[in-house]
Amino acid sequence: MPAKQRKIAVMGSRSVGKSSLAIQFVQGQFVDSYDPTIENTFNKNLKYKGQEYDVLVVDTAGQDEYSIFPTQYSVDIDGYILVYSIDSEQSFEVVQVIYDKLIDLVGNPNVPLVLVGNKNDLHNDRRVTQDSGRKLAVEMKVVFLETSAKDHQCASDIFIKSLMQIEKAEGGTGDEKKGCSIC
Ligand SMILES: Nc1nc2c(ncn2[C@@H]2O[C@H](COP(=O)(O)OP(=O)(O)OP(=O)(O)O)[C@@H](O)[C@H]2O)c(=O)[nH]1
Repeated sequence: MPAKQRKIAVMGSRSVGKSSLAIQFVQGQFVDSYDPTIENTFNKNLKYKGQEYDVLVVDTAGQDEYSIFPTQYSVDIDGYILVYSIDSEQSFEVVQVIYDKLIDLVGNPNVPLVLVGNKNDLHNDRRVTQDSGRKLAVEMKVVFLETSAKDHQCASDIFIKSLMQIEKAEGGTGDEKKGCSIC
């Protein structure tokens, strides 16, 4: 079976950990320093459930509620990962704004999407409850995960979930695990 090419865009506010999640998934390391992204792409080949995937991760620039949705991310993307940080209410509001703009532009409310509450290792700084994340995911009808980019398995799970959402949208079986999981 040939490898399936998949393009996944990671979007969200500034500094929520988009690059850190992508780097943890692709390179298996956590980057402590902060270097704002303009746009980066990463390539990763992996095998899941007997299928080879050639994944292109598009790590996008941080947005705020007033940013115009970059139209290049409304075409030619198979799946989206929307990231907020559990220590920032503002980043949680921004994912909702990005979601609305995205659905508007893509014109498909069932676009493969995973909602991620990152930095869940920062217990004492939590500002967004797991319940709020879960509720938003139910409203959006998407998969929800809370994670930490410090954990390779957590970061990988996000991308696997995204691949499975894409499979499902294409008529495949997708993942048997639904709803929310906490890393
Ligand atoms: N404690 C903790 N820190 C994190 C986590 N993920 C990212 N960080 C830190 O948060 C800061 C920002 O991370 P980035 O990955 O650069 O964030 P980004 O969303 O790509 O930022 P922009 O490029 O500005 O959009 C860095 O100092 C990271 O080390 C996490 O899960 N836990």
